[in-house]
Amino acid sequence: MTSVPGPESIDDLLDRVHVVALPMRVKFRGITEREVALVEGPAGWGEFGAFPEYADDEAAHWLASALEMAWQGPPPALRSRVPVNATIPAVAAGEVPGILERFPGCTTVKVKVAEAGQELVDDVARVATVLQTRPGVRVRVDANGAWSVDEAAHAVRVLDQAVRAADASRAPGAGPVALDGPGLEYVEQPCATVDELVQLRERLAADGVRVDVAADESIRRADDPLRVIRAGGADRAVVKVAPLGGPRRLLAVAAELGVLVTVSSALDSAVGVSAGVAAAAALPGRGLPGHGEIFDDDDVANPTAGDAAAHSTNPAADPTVIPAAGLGTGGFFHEDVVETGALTLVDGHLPVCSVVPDPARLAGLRAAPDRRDWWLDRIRRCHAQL
Ligand SMILES: O=C(O)CCC(=O)C1=CC=C[C@@H](O)[C@@H]1C(=O)O
Ligand SMILES: [Mg+2]
Repeated sequence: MTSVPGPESIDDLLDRVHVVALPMRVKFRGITEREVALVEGPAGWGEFGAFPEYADDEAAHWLASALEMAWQGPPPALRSRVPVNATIPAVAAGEVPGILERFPGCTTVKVKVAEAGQELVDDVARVATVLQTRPGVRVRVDANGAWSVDEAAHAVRVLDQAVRAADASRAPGAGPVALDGPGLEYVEQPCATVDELVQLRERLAADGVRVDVAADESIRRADDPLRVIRAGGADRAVVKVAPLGGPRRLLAVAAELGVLVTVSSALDSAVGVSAGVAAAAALPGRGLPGHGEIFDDDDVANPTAGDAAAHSTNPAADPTVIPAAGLGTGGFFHEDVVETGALTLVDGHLPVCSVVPDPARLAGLRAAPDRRDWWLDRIRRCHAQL
């Protein structure tokens, strides 16, 4: 990594680190407070937020991503805002409308399913409530690898039918469930292993269930992020900046994958989210099946917020569609590191802009001294692996 711009020394890096703890409004991924280490570099801010249980060799990729953003800045943008999906944690159906309010204008909704201790009926209720609250939205579900092949084959069929049924019930006189209408957009990481995903895709095809399978953990936690697609385990890919080692690596992986990719996040602060937005903004568009998001000319030509001049927009670039990105989880925090409004969802989109944390918030959200020490030690160890 010697040719890549970065800190002069580990001490130089550690001097630039701010460790924050962001309290959450809603439990997500089993946590109610998210700690991340933010790094101020010459090109901007980077975020190192590898989940605490990740070993150093895996966490080192996340550090590489933080250093890339802080010392190189974002890659050139092709568009000035990116479409974002609403994210519904594995909450009771009654909580869904309140959570959706935090995602104004989002026309795609990702629903967490297969939560330990819950049943398929809970997932169906959550999905049905999404469609009652926002009729016509596109729905994708994320099982985080929790289902066996049998469970997934059954659950995907049932959830797909639930979406089609909600769709049919909206159209006056539509009659029976419209099998050709839009069902689930995709199921994200239904099973844990690549072999299971391959089997599931074969099973879905044999059963006539036309729902795409998207790989998440099989890409972000794999030694070879291309394997799952090459093996026939997924139709689509979910890609995250930090686990892949930065926005430029994400773009290279996405190009090699050759399938539709959804850029998603890792319960990031606004700094981490801005890296995801930068990657999504630099992603060449591909045609989307069904009712995908279409960019207006405006999206391409006119940066809308913040220091957009820092990003070179290219009006001649492909202005077509990308899948809605999983970058909207900022609303899960009571407070973030940037001023309110600095990176806010407008009409279902996030603006492409550089974010600079507010010093008062960095101070107010500062993690406890022992936690800061824990993160600094971890950065030291991970840096030694780069
Ligand atoms: O993709 C989204 O809509 C939001 C991000 C998201 O779902 C995730 C963020 C962090 C950890 C993961 O468990 C989870 C995911 O599995 O995609
Ligand atoms: Mg996922």
